[in-house]
Amino acid sequence: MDSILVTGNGPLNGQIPIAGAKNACLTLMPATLLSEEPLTLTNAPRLSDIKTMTLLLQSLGAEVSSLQDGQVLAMSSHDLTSHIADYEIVRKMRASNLVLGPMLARLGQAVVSLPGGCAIGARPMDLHIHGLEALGAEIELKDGYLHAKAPKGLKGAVVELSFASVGATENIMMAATLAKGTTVIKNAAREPEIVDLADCLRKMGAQIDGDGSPEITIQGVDRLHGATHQVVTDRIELGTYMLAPAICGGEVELLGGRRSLLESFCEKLEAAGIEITEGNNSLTVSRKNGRIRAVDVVTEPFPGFPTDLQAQMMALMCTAEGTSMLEEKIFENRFMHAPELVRMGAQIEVHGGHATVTGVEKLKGAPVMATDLRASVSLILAGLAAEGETRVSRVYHLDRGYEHVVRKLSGVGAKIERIKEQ
Ligand SMILES: CC(=O)N[C@H]1[C@@H](OP(=O)(O)OP(=O)(O)OC[C@H]2O[C@@H](n3ccc(=O)[nH]c3=O)[C@H](O)[C@@H]2O)O[C@H](CO)[C@@H](O)[C@@H]1O
Ligand SMILES: C=C(OP(=O)(O)O)C(=O)O
Repeated sequence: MDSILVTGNGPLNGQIPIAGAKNACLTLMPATLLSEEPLTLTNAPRLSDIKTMTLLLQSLGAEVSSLQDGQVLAMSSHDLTSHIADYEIVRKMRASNLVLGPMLARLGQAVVSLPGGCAIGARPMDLHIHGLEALGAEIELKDGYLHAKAPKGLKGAVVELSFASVGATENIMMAATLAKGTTVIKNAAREPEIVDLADCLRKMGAQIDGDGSPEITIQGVDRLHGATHQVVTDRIELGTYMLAPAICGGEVELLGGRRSLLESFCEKLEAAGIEITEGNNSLTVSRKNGRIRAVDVVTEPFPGFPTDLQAQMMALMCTAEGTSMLEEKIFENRFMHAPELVRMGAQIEVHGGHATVTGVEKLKGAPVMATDLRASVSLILAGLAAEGETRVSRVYHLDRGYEHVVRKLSGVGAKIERIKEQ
């Protein structure tokens, strides 16, 4: 297994281009299953998760071609040959469950392996199931698979989510595009990836209103057609790289960055003493001399502080002046990076969903292990600011969500390399 070797070497300066969003692309790709006509996505990120979704769609009979070095995905679901999402693919990536709603709507049946729990939490699918059942689907769990059918087609309904789940909102929204009548999703997730999905579905002929608000209304149509859509900027990759100059000092321009994607995160960085300037199509982050201030963080659904930036923010707080409290409210087990940061000299105490971080002047490089995607990049950020060498192992987690991480960070002056395992 490859590892990443980082050596702390001072301020970072320059530009980093931000890719299209993993989490948007992973829901836009299954949308191809809703139509017989081609769907083309531009600005796709080059990630192992995208390859996994490609394999899953191909296993269902869809054609998926990766063009222009992976930045364009040309898909066609004209002839679907299967409605079974196999455990061997689904277990690799939870977002595989996003084929459920589209297959049910288009084919009237879907058999999708339950993904099971993962490192950051149990992540059940009850909200997806209840929402699709409200649209008339019959769903049962057999042999680890969800067997869903809607022999008479789906029918619009009011679905009230008890929690604003991103995945459940996406699955229900996609299914509702081809249902008969009107569907209203109450307490819907408001993440930018939901708005991006709705934009793409509208280009395909869907009638959707209210995306970005807690109430989304979908008027079902008989069929969707082909479209071309540009994947929205990855706000989590953006926030991650904004933290690089925040931790190391210097000034970095994040190309494609927009403040509206990350307002609550930007406010926390500013409270910590970081300067953020919005340009035409970029955000510039700079940290002048002196230590940053400790700030408290609570993760919440959008527009709150994103859980997917909590680990990286913790890395920043490790060297802040004072004590910060981080509260994780989305996933029950998302502090696995804390013991690894402690190996680098950080002072962190975890009690249930709370972590108390007391800033130290300097972290020290150490061998550390990535436990999940965002944990892995938080250790790289910490390593950039630490004295000496940090070797981050199990970087396959990183490959799920960060393209060309070595190229992007060395482009702004970081000392970072990938060590290939023989
Ligand atoms: C591919 C993708 O887009 N992944 C993102 C998506 O994941 P995902 O769509 O899985 O996240 P959800 O918003 O659904 O999950 C949030 C919380 O709701 C719970 N829950 C969810 C569904 C359900 O049926 N029952 C239930 O209890 C989950 O266990 C979790 O505790 O949103 C998360 C929250 O912003 C992000 O961290 C992930 O990066
Ligand atoms: C948790 C994440 O992804 P997923 O939902 O695909 O596991 C993430 O992107 O941080």
